Amino acid sequence: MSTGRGTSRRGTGGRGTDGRGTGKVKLADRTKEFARGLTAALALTVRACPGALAVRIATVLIAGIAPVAASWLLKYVVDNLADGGFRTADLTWAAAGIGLLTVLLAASAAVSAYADGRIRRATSTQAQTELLTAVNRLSGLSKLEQPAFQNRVQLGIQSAQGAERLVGAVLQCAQNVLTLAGFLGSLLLISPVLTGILVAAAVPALFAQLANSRHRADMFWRTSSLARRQIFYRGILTDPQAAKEIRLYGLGGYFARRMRSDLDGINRQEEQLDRRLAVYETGLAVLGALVSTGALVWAVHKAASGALSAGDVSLLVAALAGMQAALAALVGCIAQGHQTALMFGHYVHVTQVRDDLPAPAAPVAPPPLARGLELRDVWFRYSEDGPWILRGVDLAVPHGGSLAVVGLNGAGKSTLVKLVCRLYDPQRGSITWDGVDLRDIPADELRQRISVVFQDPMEYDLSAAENIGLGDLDAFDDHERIRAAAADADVHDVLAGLPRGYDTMLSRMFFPDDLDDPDDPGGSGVQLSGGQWQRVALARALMRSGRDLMILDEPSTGLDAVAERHVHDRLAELRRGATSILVSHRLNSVRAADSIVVIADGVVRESGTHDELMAAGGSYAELFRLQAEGYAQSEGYEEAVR
Ligand SMILES: Nc1ncnc2c1ncn2[C@@H]1O[C@H](COP(=O)(O)OP(=O)(O)OP(=O)(O)O)[C@@H](O)[C@H]1O
Repeated sequence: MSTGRGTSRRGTGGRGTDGRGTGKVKLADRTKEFARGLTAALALTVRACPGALAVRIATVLIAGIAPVAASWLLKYVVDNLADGGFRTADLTWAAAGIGLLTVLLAASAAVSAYADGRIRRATSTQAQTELLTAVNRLSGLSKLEQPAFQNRVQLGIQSAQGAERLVGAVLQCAQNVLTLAGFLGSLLLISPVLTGILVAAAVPALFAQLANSRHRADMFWRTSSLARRQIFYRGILTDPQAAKEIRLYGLGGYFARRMRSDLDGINRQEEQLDRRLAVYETGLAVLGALVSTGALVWAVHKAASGALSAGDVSLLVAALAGMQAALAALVGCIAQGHQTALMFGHYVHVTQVRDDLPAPAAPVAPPPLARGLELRDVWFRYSEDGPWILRGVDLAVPHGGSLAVVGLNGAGKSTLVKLVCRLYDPQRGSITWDGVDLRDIPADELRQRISVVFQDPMEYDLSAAENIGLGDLDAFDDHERIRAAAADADVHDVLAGLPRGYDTMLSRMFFPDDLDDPDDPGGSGVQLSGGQWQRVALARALMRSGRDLMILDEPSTGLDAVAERHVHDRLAELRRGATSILVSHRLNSVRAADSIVVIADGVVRESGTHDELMAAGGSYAELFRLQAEGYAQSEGYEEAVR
């Protein structure tokens, strides 16, 4: 589904600015963050696929214990062969035991790969569903408009897909701990000192890897704005909607260069980190090799003097190799788990984000509008450091009355509409619905009572019927109502005439779900014109025409003169007796409203009926005169042409 014109125009915003670069977070907070991420990922896996997790735990036990058991059986075989006083049957059983363990190991590897696949699919689906559900639970827009929150969502989506990596890392750790404990126990029997040296040599590796994983998590956070922005550039470079401007203005190379520059920025930071990692890892690998070589030389020396048996040496060699491998894997998976858990913190943050509109302490279900809507001394700005857009707006829409809102570009008309829909709460003053403050009404219940056409409606990559049916999900399959709404919006003939009628996809991006043959020319969908899209959006809103309040924010933008006339007449009919707010720059279409307000400098500058405002000779009268003059000139031109 496309994000429609709104998103493609708006872009993705700038750098994260919540001042919470993870590099500055204290160790205690980081540990908490790590524990929170880990617990959330494990809980998610238990919710998503408990069966596969149980299978995976069983394979961990097998893979953790089998190598140690096999090396003890090997020691038994080697010692007996060296002594000479053995029973062939015993050695045969021991060898068969080693074989059985090998088979078990191989089988558990295959089963564990299968279980990992199931865990990956289930956790990824579950995590993405939970994350997007959480984002959708935000009833307002302010959180979604914060770049830092967008960064979080982006990293949350990435880390949601990696929940399985975290669980995998934990399981790998458990497996390696088991193997390591077994080999350490074996080595302790041979030489406690040697065991101590081997463990001590692993400690720097562990700390270095933990530091690296922390740096990597920090780096992802630092580069998240760049990462999001390059996705935006990629989007507009491939979006057919953006293609015309991109080509006409020759912007392709410019945006490609900006994308390249963002990618270079990310790569530089990754490169820096990788370089440091390479230096650490080389040093640590050399240290590990030196310790193993020293241990081997020591063991050979001891065996030559008779202090160790041949079986001891074989056990020591197996233990050294097994320990080295288990230690390296353990350190690696701790580091990966650490980094993934830190990243998973973003997912946890988003899924636990609090609603940006405070829930009412004592919610009131909005009654059917009987008295009207009232704004009293409403002040609003989009952010704490932003300018006031509304500075004390007072107005009223009585039940059954129509209010028209006019004003220059940027005056705050659409802002007012968004406040009435409770997409934001005003910072000061109140908006009341039959005397009940909107803050006391659950946003979703309020919106059930409102029908609205926004200035920048969505264009869904769905069929025509679906694009309209979305206006009222309860009537999604009610073809009669969909057609009636389309007729009211003057778009029925256009939609009925499409290759598959109302089932035609209004998109050139996707095929319809029921299409058997993708080569079917009728299945490829169509792209409507701007004015036709506007009418589809209007039809979507008209699916809710029985609601208590109808809001139309520039409903006729892009309509041709015939459609505009038709739509306005029909809307006027529908608005008759219904409570409505109409925002329009076409002053001719607002003159019939019961009341007209002019918004300027954040307040209601003028209000009254058309005749009253014209008689007052203020800015409304001036604007009306300017528009009328424009038409008069056109008429004069037409006459001249005639
Ligand atoms: N989401 C937002 N975040 C920050 N500022 C915003 C946001 N939306 C609008 N604004 C700002 O609020 C002011 C009023 O915008 P609004 O869209 O309400 O004006 P309008 O009267 O509807 O204008 P127009 O006639 O051009 O549609 C503008 O200065 C705009 O930049």
